[in-house]
Amino acid sequence: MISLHNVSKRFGSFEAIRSVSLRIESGEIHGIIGASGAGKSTLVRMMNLIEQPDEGDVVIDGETLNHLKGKRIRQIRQSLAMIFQGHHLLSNKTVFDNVVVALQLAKVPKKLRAEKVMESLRFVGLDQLKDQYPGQLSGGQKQRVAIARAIVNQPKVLLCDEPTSSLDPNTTAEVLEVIQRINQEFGVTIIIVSHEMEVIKSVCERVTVMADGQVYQELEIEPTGVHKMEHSAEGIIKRLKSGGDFNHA
Ligand SMILES: Nc1ncnc2c1ncn2[C@@H]1O[C@H](COP(=O)(O)OP(=O)(O)OP(=O)(O)O)[C@@H](O)[C@H]1O
Repeated sequence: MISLHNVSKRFGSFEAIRSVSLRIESGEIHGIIGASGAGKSTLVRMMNLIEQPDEGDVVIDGETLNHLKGKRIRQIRQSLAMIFQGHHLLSNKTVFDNVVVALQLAKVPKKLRAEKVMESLRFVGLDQLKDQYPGQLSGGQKQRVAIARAIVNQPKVLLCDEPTSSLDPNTTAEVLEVIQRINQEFGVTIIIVSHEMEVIKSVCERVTVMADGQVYQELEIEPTGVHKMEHSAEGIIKRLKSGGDFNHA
């Protein structure tokens, strides 16, 4: 379980996150939506301490991350994998070598690495392309390599920051299917940041709507529709139901 307690973050005098409290259950697929600049990326980057909060606590499975140091923080960080809009692959390395890097960084014994990499690549359907270079792959394939790299150390949580933003609708569906399978087969808690409601609605159970660095509301997504969890503004509900893009709404 991940919880944020009154977390704030400033960049200079600008308050990007203003006293946000949030709870994400283990095994959940949780969406974070909002317009550009709402603070979505900053919020997610505080969950694995890429960004340190100025105030408040980030608690994962009962441990307050921002109070931990040294080895323990490195261990916990390893259990929190992340993928981004850009796949961030190394262009001069093969698909296999891009994934094995994560195992090298985690100091996994050499003799175990090849099997783990191939298992991960098989999961995302790219084991046949292990010797290709990123430049030879499609956008969706590159993102799937990034996913294979993210899951190769068997994380407990996968943070996805706009994972499908630069992809076409078919490729988006393909990447979301892999993300959903990671949740279903391994019980990994998934957090997806997006400004596209269609993306969120297709995979998430709950969604946090961010506006101006604050939680605007929390909603539940069910087959019967989108339901507010707390007080809700009609405008937002309407926009969610019609499946909009928050950057162009
Ligand atoms: N390192 C930084 N230095 C200064 N300002 C920053 C920094 N990171 C983020 N910000 C500012 O904080 C605000 C929130 O940014 P953030 O990237 O979290 O928003 P977002 O909702 O993810 O937006 P987008 O969808 O455009 O990525 C923005 O106004 C942004 O300019």
